[in-house]
Amino acid sequence: MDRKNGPAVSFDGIAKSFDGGATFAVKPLSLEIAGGSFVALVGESGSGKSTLLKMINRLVDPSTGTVAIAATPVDDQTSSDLRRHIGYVFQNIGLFPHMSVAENIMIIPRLGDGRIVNAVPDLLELVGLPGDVADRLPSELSGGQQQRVGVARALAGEPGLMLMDEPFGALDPVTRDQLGETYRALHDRLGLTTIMVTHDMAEALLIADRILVMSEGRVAADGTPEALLAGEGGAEANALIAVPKGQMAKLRQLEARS
Ligand SMILES: Nc1ncnc2c1ncn2[C@@H]1O[C@H](COP(=O)(O)OP(=O)(O)OP(=O)(O)O)[C@@H](O)[C@H]1O
Repeated sequence: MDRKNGPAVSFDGIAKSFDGGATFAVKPLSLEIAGGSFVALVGESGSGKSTLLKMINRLVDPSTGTVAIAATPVDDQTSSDLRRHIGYVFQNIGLFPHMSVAENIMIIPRLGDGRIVNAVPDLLELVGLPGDVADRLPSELSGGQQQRVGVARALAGEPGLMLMDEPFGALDPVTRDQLGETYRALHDRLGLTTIMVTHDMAEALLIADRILVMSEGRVAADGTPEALLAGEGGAEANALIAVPKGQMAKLRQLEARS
């Protein structure tokens, strides 16, 4: 698969209310995401992370404002055309249970020109799966392997932009860590733009170039992992970072005692 130059994504005055304007899941915001960057959206449950993400691939229509990908507004094209160029991975990816792994991966490009048929082995290799899983059913794979197939399926349409909503949230910590590392390497190798929602600040700090901390529908902090770790993100960011920092300090104490 060729290296892409992932597109920039811009939000211009974007906001979303699900109740006719009484409350806002996402309050008006404007920001630019650079092409090729890896951005994590972090924040408490209900802070608006998924809503913001879903306004990019039009799973949610904004109440006001515009989202543009590579300077083209997303509502200039049909949602199916738009989604063909965007990879989307979410928790418990939902593979089709009666189809083999290869068929599950091929389902997306079948919308297009079918070129991908030959690429199944390449896609499996990219996501760190052995070629012999191609003929298995999803039920014959572990949860981590199924999520890897989900990533392969999302990459099958050769997108420049990947949207990920808690992609590794349901996995055990070791698998989660491994898959995060595999995916970050893929992001770099393919030159993707990735926007990933996660609850886990430690995961965001380790994987992303830039972290947007969301709180009550606003972006409360916006910075690099280094800047947020240095305490430059303000109260909301510091509260989220205090959790992994506190755990690390306790582990160090335990280690020193043993
Ligand atoms: N389809 C919907 N209809 C009505 N309200 C919604 C809908 N989707 C989200 N909301 C509300 O919008 C707010 C933000 O939800 P959102 O899913 O974006 O938060 P989140 O930060 O992704 O949360 P979580 O981490 O729990 O997934 C919440 O109050 C939620 O109840």
